[in-house]
Amino acid sequence: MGQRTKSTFHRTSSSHLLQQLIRRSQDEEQGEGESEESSESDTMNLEDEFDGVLTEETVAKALHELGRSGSGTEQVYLNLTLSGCDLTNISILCGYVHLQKLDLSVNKIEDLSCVSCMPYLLELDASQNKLTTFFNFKPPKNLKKVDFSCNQISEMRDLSAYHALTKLILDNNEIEEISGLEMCHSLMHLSLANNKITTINGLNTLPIKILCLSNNLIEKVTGLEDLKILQNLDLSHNQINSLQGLEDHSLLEVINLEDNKIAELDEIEYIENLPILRILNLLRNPVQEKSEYWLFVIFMLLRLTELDKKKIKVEEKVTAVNKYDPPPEVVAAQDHLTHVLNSVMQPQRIFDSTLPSLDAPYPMLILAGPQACGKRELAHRLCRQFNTYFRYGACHTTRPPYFGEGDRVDYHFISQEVFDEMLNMGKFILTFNYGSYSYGLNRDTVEGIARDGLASCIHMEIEGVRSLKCSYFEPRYILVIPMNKEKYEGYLRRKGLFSRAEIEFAVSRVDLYIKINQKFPGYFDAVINADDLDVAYQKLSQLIREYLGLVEEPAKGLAPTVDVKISHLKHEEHLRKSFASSMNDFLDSTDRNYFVKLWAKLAAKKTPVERDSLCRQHETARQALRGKIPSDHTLLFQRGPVPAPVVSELKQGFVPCQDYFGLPFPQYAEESGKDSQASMKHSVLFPPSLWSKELPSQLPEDGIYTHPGSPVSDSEADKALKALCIKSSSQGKASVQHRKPSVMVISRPGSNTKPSLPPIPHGHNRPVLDI
Ligand SMILES: Nc1ncnc2c1ncn2[C@@H]1O[C@H](COP(=O)(O)OP(=O)(O)OP(=O)(O)O)[C@@H](O)[C@H]1O
Repeated sequence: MGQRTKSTFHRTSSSHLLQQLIRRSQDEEQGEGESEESSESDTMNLEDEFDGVLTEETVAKALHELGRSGSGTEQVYLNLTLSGCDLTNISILCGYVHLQKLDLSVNKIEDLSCVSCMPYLLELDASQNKLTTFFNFKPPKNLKKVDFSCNQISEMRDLSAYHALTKLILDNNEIEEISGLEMCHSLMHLSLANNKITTINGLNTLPIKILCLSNNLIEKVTGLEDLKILQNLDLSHNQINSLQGLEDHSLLEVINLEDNKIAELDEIEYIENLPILRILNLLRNPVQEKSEYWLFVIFMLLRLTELDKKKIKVEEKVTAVNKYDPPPEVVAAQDHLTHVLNSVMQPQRIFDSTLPSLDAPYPMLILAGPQACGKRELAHRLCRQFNTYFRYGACHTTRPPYFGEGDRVDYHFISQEVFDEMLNMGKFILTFNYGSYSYGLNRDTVEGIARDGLASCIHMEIEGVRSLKCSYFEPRYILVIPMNKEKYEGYLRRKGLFSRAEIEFAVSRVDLYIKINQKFPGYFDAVINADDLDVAYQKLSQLIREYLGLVEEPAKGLAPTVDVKISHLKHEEHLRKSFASSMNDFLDSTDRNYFVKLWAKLAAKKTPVERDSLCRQHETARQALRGKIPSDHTLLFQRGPVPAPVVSELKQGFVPCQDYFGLPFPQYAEESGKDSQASMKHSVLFPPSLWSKELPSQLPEDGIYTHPGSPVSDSEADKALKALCIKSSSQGKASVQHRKPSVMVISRPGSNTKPSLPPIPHGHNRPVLDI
């Protein structure tokens, strides 16, 4: 009763709508009571009797989704679901003209001609039936989605009339060739999985976004060229051995190529430029067995989020990048790590270049810049002019010498085997490959120069700089850069040593250097334009002279970093002077509480004026102590009388001083911590026995020494100290002034590097310490 009512309702006009609905609900209520008893026997009967012919009762039960008809004039049921009803004959559906969604899946239907009567049909699911042809009905004008999967269709037919089709599923049929779709201008989703397709064709310029051709017999990715908006491609379970053909699909997000025959990692190059590829499946391809497969694919396709059905972790991406294209910082860190590890494996020894003191790094000057920009020539000239300060640090290289180059003069020219052996023995501080040759800065080169009390001057490319910056060395870096690239290129060409590619490479690195200098202010301490080598040398020489304190005025026209450096030096100088003068008044203690104790001792004897004076001096000294400590490089490179660090045991303080030749000492030596004291102690050039000769047998009672000109001159202590100083200075040039002399002056220009060099006497060859 209810089924009939519903089907009748569908066919009749909406004028009976209300009445029909009331009756339908009454029927259903009645039915509830009866159903329990009768349902079992009904089912039995149906099973026995059912001949596969669709009845109105069945239809009535399966109708749902009440809504406005396609014509817009009636209220009708829009959807009919008859899935799994064992139907063979659905001809009755001819009368259901308003249907918009029809699900006939899992039946035994062979004929769909009734669909011709459904002009408003939008979706048709006829999957899992017994269709041998498809679309053998008059095309509903707006039919959008059709599923004919799991039938026995062996041939596609012309679908020109189905303009509105957006989704067509033809999986699990027997189709051998894709055809008839040319006019489906709306088709966005096409699935032909599990067919017998050998070649992809017939897709032309369709707007397909999702294409599934899995489980076919396809060997090549062809025929997709015009599918410009393809987003999701499933070609799994085919015979494909190359990714060629996918390279231009810039909107591809998902590629499934599981179970194919892709064997080479190079194939990934075809899809490496797909900008939004997120998911790739290459499971069960021979390429998976390659040892580098996972990281390589991740590296090539960094935008992937999922590979072979596994989410890609950020760490894996980082590892992949570090492996195949490490950023310069990683290269430098790896280089540094290699040399540290290799050197740790060797017998240990104490290095001259690591020992100066805690806060005084071994002095190095690095000239950095692109190949043949003139930095090597500049380094040589500099070392000739300032030979008491610098020595040229020749690197080792595997490249053969150019005409006129001297072994050990420009480089140590060695074979690759020797280079590798040195590397494994931990001999290098840094290494770098340029072109096909290796370059390395040998630790012994630096050590040899350090041992002679000189600073190392070395030229290198930026890669060497980066690696060196990982080490404990704290060189000054000067960028030597040819600003005029044409001139530089011409110069390289005229040299006749380099190939066109080498020249292009060298010139291209000019911008790299400029960029680094701009991006990281302070990365280089100074910049020198290398367009004219003589001018460049003038600037470099002036810069170094200023840096060493050999000239008063700052260089004009140098890079800003230079000026900054100079003003910094002047500031340090000022601090040093004020500190020194105050220190000359307060003597002989590094004890933190010294001033407190001193004050307590002296206060009783002083007049108020004296006390105030002492107080002011005390404060000045404190301020100086709190102020910036002059850089060790400044001390290191200081010309003329330069204070050597205090030689003291603990509690040793500042002393009034004259220099080694009896000149008034202009600087100060300042140390506060134990470590510093220890390191300073190491810096002495005179043996302790010399000190003992000069020491008074007894300290003045209050233990204070003072400079002869010190304003604190009236105390007993001052007097005693003054007496001691006069006595000491009169004892000859080489004498030092008090029981534990704290300051001395090195008069040889280059020898002022000594204070921060190791404690081992000048010129000695030290044995290697096995630890
Ligand atoms: N240990 C090193 N670390 C980093 N770079 C280095 C090292 N030794 C040499 N270089 C640099 O490698 C580059 C190639 O060196 P090469 O000697 O072949 O060139 P060049 O024509 O002599 O250049 P230049 O005159 O600038 O030294 C040069 O820029 C050089 O400064």
